[in-house]
Amino acid sequence: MVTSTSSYPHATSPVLSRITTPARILRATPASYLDGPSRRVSHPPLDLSRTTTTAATDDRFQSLQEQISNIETARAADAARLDSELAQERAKRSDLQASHEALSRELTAAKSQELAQRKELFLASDELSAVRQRHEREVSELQADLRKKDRELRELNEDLRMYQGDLERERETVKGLKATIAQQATAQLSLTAQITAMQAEKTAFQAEYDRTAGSRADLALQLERTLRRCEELEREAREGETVRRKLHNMVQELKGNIRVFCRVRPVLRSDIISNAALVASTSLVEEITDGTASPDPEQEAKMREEAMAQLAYPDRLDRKEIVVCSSSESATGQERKGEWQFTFDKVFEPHSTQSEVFEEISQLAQSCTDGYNVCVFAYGQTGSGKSFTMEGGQTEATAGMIPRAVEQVFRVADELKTKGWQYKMEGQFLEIYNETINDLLGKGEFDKKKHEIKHEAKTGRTTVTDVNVVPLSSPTQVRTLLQLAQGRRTVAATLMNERSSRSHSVFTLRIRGENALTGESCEGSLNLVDLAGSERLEKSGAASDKDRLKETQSINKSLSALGDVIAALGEKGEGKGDKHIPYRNSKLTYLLQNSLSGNSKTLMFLNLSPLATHLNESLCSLRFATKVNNTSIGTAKKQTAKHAPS
Ligand SMILES: Nc1ncnc2c1ncn2[C@@H]1O[C@H](COP(=O)(O)OP(=O)(O)OP(=O)(O)O)[C@@H](O)[C@H]1O
Repeated sequence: MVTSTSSYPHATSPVLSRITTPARILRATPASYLDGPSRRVSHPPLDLSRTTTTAATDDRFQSLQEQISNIETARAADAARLDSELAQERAKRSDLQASHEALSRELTAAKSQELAQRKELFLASDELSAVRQRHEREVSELQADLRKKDRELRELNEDLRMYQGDLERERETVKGLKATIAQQATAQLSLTAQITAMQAEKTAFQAEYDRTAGSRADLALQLERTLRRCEELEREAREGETVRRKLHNMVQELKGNIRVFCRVRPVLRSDIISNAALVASTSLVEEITDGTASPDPEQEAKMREEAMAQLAYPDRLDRKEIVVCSSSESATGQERKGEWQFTFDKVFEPHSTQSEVFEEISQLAQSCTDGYNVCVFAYGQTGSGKSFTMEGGQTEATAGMIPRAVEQVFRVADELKTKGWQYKMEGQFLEIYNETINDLLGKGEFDKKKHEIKHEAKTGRTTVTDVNVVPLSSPTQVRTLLQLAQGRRTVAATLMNERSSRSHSVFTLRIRGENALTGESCEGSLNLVDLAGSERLEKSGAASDKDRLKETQSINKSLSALGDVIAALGEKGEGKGDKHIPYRNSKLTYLLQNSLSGNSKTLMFLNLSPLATHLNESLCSLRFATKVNNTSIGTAKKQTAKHAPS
């Protein structure tokens, strides 16, 4: 191979260095020689001594020329030698190139051979790995097979052990059975003896039974007769119930007037405390209120006594009377005593429960399934227990008249299904606040719609425009609706009751029934009204508050309109001609027109506070209720129709 240094041998060759040395000399020498004469030409002074110097210089020049020709000769010899050396070098180089090419060819051949061998090697290694994989697969299959065989062997060993155990047990059992058979054989012998004795006994009993069979047939006959009598009595009882219902309705119809139930609520703990605040030491009251002290039972009984009005219930049998007593001091210091007796259809004492009260009105509530318009309203001053009576508390025991009446109507409607009656019920819940009707079952926060009351002369049905009338399917649904409505009621604080309701609420359940068997149909309604507090203006503490004043004035207006309507109905009932009934004087009376007129059954709850401080209000309420109770508004009429049975 020829390297780059060997391609240029002259650069470092001793031949070249020998050539360059005289050349250098040559370049230096003529230059210095030329420099010398030129300087001498421009500056030297022309004198005689100069002639000698020129001859010496010529000699020197000549010797130099000789030297140059010598050098030239040597140089030519060198050049010839160099040429031959160069030719040799070139020959060497071409040899080297030839051998390089031969080697390159050999290398290429060796490379392609190596490539071929590598390919063969790859193929061989692929084949080897395939063989190896096949071998591994076969080995693992053999191992799995071996494991399976091991497992089977273990299982077989297990089975063998189990069968050996079973065999042992069976042997034991057989041994036991053999012993039992031996015992049984002995027992069988004694049983056979017993059977023989019992058969003898049975023969004796059979003889006895044959003797009593005759009297048993007599007893069966008697039993059959008694059962028949029972059935007859049950039928009579059912018929009696129907007659009783009819008579009950007749009694109600004949009675004709608005019935009044008076209910006195119990004294509450809060009543005792607020009364004590008025009459007893304020420090004690404060301590009781903030929980730092509690009165002992004797003290509490005394405080209760002081808070209570003097109310008596002399009629223990029929529970129809209430007597109010009062004693006060006159201006002259003399004791002034007063006693007022009132009689109503029923008087409920403070301890009366919701279910006791409902028992008295349940028949009335039921009448609406027979096609009557029924109206129950609660009247009384704020805090006297109207809402408690009508709506009641959250528990089963404290549920008021509305949920109980609704439940009763649903129950009766369900029972009447067996007699072919199918009922559809719907409900609405309205509030009259400041002589405006609000839909308590409406959607938004507050009802902004204007509602109008309409009476259908033909059907006697009362409707209110733009209110939600909800189809009712279960008492639970009604309870949910009542809760929804309760949340929307307008509640404002007054001095009388911290959660005082300042509006009238009217819940209406309309029920339509059809009897596919008899072709009858009927339509009734149940109106349950919780009136706003009836207290007079100065008591409500409203006089100083403009809004409260307006509320109280509208409440009083509608309640006195109610009184006027009842009075007018009374006069009409006494046969005083075509007396005008001022239903339109208030929204309340106009809404209840069809439930107050002679076509309906009306009941008023007079709710009374038991407190001495409310005695004057209670007397006003009692007088109003007496007027109502003495009013005869005619006979209730059932709204029925007869159509062809489907
Ligand atoms: N029979 C009762 N048994 C127990 N608590 C009663 C009874 N009657 C009323 N209360 C209680 O007396 C308080 C006042 O009753 P309620 O709110 O029903 O009076 P109201 O006449 O409806 O008053 P308002 O006119 O403000 O609605 C309530 O705390 C209520 O729970």
